[in-house]
Amino acid sequence: MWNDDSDQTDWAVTEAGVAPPAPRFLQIQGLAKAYVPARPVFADVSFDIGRGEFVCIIGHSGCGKTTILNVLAGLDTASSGHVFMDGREVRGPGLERGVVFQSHALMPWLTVRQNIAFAIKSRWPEWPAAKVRVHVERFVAMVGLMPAIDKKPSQLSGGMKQRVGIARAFAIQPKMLLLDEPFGALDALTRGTIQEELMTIVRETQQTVFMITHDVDEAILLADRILLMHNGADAAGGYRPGGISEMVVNPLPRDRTRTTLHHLSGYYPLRNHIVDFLVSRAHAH
Ligand SMILES: Nc1ncnc2c1ncn2[C@@H]1O[C@H](COP(=O)(O)OP(=O)(O)OP(=O)(O)O)[C@@H](O)[C@H]1O
Repeated sequence: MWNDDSDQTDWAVTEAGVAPPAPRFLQIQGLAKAYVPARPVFADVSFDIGRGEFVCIIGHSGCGKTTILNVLAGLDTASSGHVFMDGREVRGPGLERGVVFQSHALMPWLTVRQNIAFAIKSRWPEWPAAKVRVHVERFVAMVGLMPAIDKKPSQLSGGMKQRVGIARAFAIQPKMLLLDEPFGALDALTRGTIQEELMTIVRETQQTVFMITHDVDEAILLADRILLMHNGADAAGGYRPGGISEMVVNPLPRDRTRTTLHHLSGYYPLRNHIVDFLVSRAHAH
């Protein structure tokens, strides 16, 4: 569990059994990105993410999902609009946001232990070596990689490397985890295992997550809410930029698992709604 009390979610159920509304931890206001001024990739993108919430974004290739994630990470700038995290405007990258990309960006000359220790030492330069070691091992154990802790990335499978990336992102205890198709390159079996690991860790740590995926079932399994994003396109009235069409609330119980998901009532209507969007509305206006 997290040590940092300031990062804890307020999503506890009250004595009356009613969950209070999640605070507006991340606020995205009127975001637009244009490489060609007359044809912005997307415009008017506004949404909030509550503390401890897991939000997925789904849309066809090129609609701008990675661009939005990069703006949230502070790795890219928007043409207009604002991003606030915990009341402060995001103006550049920071260790309070952990990013995991599809290609696990590990340093090939360092072992798993050293890769994660490097991130921890950047975050807490004052920590003594023994404290760093305990912290590294805690997060390596969390993703089940203790047997491989002293191996280099070249000695690991793709799934193992991706777990190292996830452990590293968690180890710096970010206020927000940003995941860009983190399981995209994995085979179905490994993907399923890591999805469940991620779900367990996120639930235990009440981590706030924004994740891009192309996999509808992955979004339904993991997300509390799913943003459906349409592409920019030429329409009868002229060019219409891409944007968020809908924010779908996942009504399924939070203790859902991969194996029970498709038995839950509400699963098929939700899945059909998202697939219908992708098939018939994500490109049309
Ligand atoms: N540096 C750039 N210069 C010009 N156009 C760019 C640049 N970077 C991205 N784009 C364009 O912006 C659009 C959005 O790209 P982005 O990668 O955000 O989409 P995406 O929804 O994440 O796509 P995918 O699902 O394929 O990863 C694309 O049409 C892309 O070609």
